[in-house]
Amino acid sequence: MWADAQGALQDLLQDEMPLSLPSPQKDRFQVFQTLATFYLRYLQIFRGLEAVYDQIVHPQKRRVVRHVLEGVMGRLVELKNEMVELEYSEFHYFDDMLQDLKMTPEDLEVPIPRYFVRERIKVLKEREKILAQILAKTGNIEQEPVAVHSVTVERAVRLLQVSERARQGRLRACFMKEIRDEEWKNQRRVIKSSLDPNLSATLIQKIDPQLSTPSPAQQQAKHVESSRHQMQEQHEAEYQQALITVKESVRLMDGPDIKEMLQDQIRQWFLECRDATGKFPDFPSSDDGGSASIFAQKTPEEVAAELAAKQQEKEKKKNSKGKKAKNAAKDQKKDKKGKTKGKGGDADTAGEEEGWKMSPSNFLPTVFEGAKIYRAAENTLHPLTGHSSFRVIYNMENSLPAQWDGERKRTVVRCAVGQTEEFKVEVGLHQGSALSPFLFAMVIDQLSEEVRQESPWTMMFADDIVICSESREQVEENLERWRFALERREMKVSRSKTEYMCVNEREGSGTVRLQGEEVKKVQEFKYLGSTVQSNGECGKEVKKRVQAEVWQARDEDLNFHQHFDPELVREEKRIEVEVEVRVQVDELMRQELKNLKLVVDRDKGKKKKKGKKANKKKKKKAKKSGKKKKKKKKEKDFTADRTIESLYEELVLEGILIQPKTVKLCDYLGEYSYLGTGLRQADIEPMPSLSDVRQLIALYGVLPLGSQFVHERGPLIRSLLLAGPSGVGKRMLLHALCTETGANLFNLSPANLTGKYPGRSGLQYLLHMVMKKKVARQLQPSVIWIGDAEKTFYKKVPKLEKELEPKRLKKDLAKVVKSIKVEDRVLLVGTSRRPFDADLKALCKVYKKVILIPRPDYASRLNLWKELLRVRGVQLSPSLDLSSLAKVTDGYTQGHILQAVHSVLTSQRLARQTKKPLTALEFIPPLARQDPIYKEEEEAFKTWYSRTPVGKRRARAEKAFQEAAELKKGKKKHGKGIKTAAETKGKKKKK
Ligand SMILES: Nc1ncnc2c1ncn2[C@@H]1O[C@H](COP(=O)(O)OP(=O)(O)OP(=O)(O)O)[C@@H](O)[C@H]1O
Repeated sequence: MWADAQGALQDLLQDEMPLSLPSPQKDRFQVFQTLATFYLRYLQIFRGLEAVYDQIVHPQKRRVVRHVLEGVMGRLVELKNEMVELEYSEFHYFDDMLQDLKMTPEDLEVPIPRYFVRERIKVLKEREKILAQILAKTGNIEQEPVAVHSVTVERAVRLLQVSERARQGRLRACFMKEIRDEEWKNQRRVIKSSLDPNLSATLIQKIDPQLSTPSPAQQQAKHVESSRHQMQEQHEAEYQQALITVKESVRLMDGPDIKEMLQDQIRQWFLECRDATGKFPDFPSSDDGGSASIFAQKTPEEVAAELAAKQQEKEKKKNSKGKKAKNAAKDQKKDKKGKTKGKGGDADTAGEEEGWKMSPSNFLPTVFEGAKIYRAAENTLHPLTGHSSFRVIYNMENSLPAQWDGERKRTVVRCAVGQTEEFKVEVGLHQGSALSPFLFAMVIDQLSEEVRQESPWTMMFADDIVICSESREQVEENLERWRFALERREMKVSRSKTEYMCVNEREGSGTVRLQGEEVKKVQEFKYLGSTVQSNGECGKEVKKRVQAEVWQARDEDLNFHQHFDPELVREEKRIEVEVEVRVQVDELMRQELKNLKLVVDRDKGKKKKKGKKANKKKKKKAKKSGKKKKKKKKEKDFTADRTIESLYEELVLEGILIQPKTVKLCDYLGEYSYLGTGLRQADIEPMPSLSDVRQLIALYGVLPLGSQFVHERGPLIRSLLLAGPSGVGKRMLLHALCTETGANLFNLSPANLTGKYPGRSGLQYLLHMVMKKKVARQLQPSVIWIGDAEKTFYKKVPKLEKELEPKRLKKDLAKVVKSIKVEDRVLLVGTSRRPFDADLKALCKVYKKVILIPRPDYASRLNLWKELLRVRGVQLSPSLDLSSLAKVTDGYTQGHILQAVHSVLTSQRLARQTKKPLTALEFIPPLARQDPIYKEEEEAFKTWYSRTPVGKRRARAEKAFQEAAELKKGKKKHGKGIKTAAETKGKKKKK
């Protein structure tokens, strides 16, 4: 699955990042097709990787998968955003494309990574427990906020009478039930006293089969799943432990060698620079990366050239500072002009050339890197051996030693060999090959006597570097010679259990074969699929690459249980240690350079003054920024002396922080609409389906709230407004959002705030507690819910509600939303049944994204009926005509249907269904007692939505397209404007 997903990703990346820059697209339909295809392909990859991440137990592999997974998630959100910007609509329809890609509507579902909750399960459970404890202490059981409606006195009296009669009825029913239970017990007592096996069997058979436990297969699957998760945890713990111990051991064993090597390298650089330029170089400051930055540069001349260039630049900057201010002012003016020109409603004219271009992505680099980490060269597995026994990084400053001049060339060969001695290494060498002595010595050293005896000594495969061999005798002979040679040259061979590092100036000539091809002189060569330029990079880059590109074709014969790979940990830790050591070495070498300069160049170091100046500047800057900070810090911290726990408790007690109901997003039933594209082609804006709504919640809510990475880099969504008639599941979606991400739920609905935290200061205090720095942020992710969102922005507050102060939050809400930063996984969710009662401008200022939730269509209703009845244990039979039920409930919402189901399916009715099957007719009376959504209300929603900023933009764009189309018709065939999607499609159809 991993390989498949990565393969698909690889293909997709090739299309996403073509070698040549694509020219701007002019056909909107084409653009949408491209985006949608990418979106769908990413979606499939996402699904695959999510499953892989759940299944794999290898801790390092999991990290690689997670990396790509997050990148893919982010890219998905990004692409959705692109489509929204292009089409001016939150909803997109892919039905025609699904066919082309051989996908089903189910494939459109946005998967929700299980790790969002699973990896935080302990914290969440703990929090749940605390919440329950706090509530238990006060006996404050979670209360649904009561919607306040005004009623007449007569109606109120009637309501009271009805509920009183209902109470009496319930009591009576209880009483009757007790009597019946008693009778039943008596009967059983009689049966028990005469235990007849036949009777017992009949009794057992009578038990409702639907109450049976999960099937053995299901139980087994559950068991496997839980043991897998256990293993994941265990391996992760081992890995975490290894990160500490291995680093310690690397520091102890290799630290001194690394130090020496670095010192040698740097010293060499001093000398080279002096040879080339006549004086010692300046040591790069630690801000510039210290000595690590040296080795990115190539020759001393280049260093000098670069330094000179820098100097020049500095001078230029100084000169141009004065001019800059003027230029900036000019630029601004230009920008403004440009903007006003482009305001014709066409967002596609970004850049000089007309047309659409993909906006730069924040996630593609991550995805790309992830794909690279996974991928390895096709030839990593050697065709002869079928496995790669060990890896070699081979690095030269200039070239591989075809013609080796023997001077100032440095070879760093590192060879990591498998831990155990059971590995098969087929060793061989080519006389005179520069690699051989190193590798040979290492390999031989590593092999046990036994293996040595058995080894065929014919060839050596070091990943894709193949060195040809000779006879065994020759190998033995050469080995002795090289051993001697190594000793004689006082070669440094630092070794630990599994790694070797040889550093030496050496000479040699020979043939190196890369992937079977004879290469005489190699300037660059392929290493594990990527080109390594032999320019002396021996720092992070190369090592990273080794760690990186090792997954695709890894030989894991010896790792059946999928424990972590210590080799990779070593690689990683070695780099860390090297960085640490480098800091120390730099200090030493700085001193050494100073001394050298003193002695050789007689330089007394004029730099000090510069340093002082720089310091002064820094101090000044610090002072300035300090002042600024102080100014900003004026805001009061109302709760400085309180702990998060106590704030949490207070919020729970006040009913602000509530326990979300456990519902999953997939429980929000709703079918896909197959007509979307067709309707749009006919210029009719289709009503979105419930499945579209579900996807939007996943994309806008769940993914960014669940993943910090996606939230930080993706399009920032701070607030969502779910608008729709009563009962379409707005609150359900809200709870699902919290369940899927393990988010805290804060209820700041006007009804819930009534009488709490009175006055302006009270409100400030509350918002401070919830938002500014406090609970919602520190215990993120968090969802801040504002039910009846329209009330905050009432155009006119109804008389009866005046006391409830529904507009209390109005002033602060915009500030609250603004204060949500990219790093805060906090989302403001408003739900509204009557958004048209609000001042549209103010409402849309706070809620930037509006999701209009429609009433369910036929397919969704049919599905809803089926599921609701099935879950409650109804035996579906032909007498229960669900199709008719779905048909007649057109206009009813899920809430209505649920209500009807509740009132019909009493426990008695369910018990009697075997004798008297349920019929569709029984559901009609409770439905008839409820008011469906009338056309006027639906129209009101539509009209309201068309007045929101997105709606307006869409209308404007459509008008522009129509005008353009008409113009084109007028100009006949020669027009070159942007085609509408409908137009192009229409043409295609005609063809
Ligand atoms: N798509 C759905 N699938 C299954 N159940 C649903 C669906 N939509 C709503 N429900 C159920 O219908 C009931 C009403 O939904 P909910 O309270 O979320 O609606 P609402 O839009 O918030 O209503 P209101 O505006 O009146 O508060 C809930 O019990 C919910 O579980």
